Amino acid sequence: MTTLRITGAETLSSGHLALRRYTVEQIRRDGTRETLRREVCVSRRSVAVLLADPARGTVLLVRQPRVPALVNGDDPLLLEACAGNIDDGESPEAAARREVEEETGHAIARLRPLFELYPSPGISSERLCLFQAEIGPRIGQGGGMTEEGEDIALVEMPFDEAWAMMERGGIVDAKTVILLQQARLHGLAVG
Ligand SMILES: Nc1nc2c(ncn2[C@@H]2O[C@H](COP(=O)(O)OP(=O)(O)O[C@H]3O[C@H](CO)[C@@H](O)[C@H](O)[C@@H]3O)[C@@H](O)[C@H]2O)c(=O)[nH]1
Ligand SMILES: [Mg+2]
Repeated sequence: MTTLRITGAETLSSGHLALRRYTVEQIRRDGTRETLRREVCVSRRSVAVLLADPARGTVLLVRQPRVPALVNGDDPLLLEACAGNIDDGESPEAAARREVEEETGHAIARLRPLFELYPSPGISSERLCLFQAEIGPRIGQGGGMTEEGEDIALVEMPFDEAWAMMERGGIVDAKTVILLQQARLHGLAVG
């Protein structure tokens, strides 16, 4: 079996994101040793939440501008499930409730943890905790943190419409596609 051991690290950039270059000793399956250098975007854990209203058969998504899509020459306004980074000392469940309130203005009535994923394991250490939630009462304004430049619009639509949009390529955010597929398999209601 291949084994890896980190033997060194240097920080290349440490702004909003940290980019580090690691030196890694690899022992290959055939027993030979080699030294690798790998740049890694060192990320916090994060959460993503599919918010649904099972009685109405709808999902509540957020539409927000994403600069990486713009860099590719794509439409930067992506339709996504609510998501964000977990703060230091915060539980994934608390982060899910905080992000949903910040971005949509809603409380969560019921929350179900699904599973964790590495969304981009070749380049980022981010671990993403996925949740499905039933939407609760409106308790705030939503729209994201204005001081962080967030400008988030809420989009509620029937689940079937979101599904059809995804199949046409109109929902291109990976975590959102995975969450819609889970909801298709197991339904919109939470436990
Ligand atoms: N990328 C980036 N974002 C920045 C920067 N400076 C400020 N921000 C802002 O920091 C905020 C972070 O908001 P969150 O809600 O915590 O995260 P997110 O941007 O929604 O990202 C979530 O989804 C991503 C994948 O879709 C995840 O990769 C990410 O970890 C997180 O889960 C965003 O408004 C973003 O615009 C910067 O230099 N780079
Ligand atoms: Mg967010």
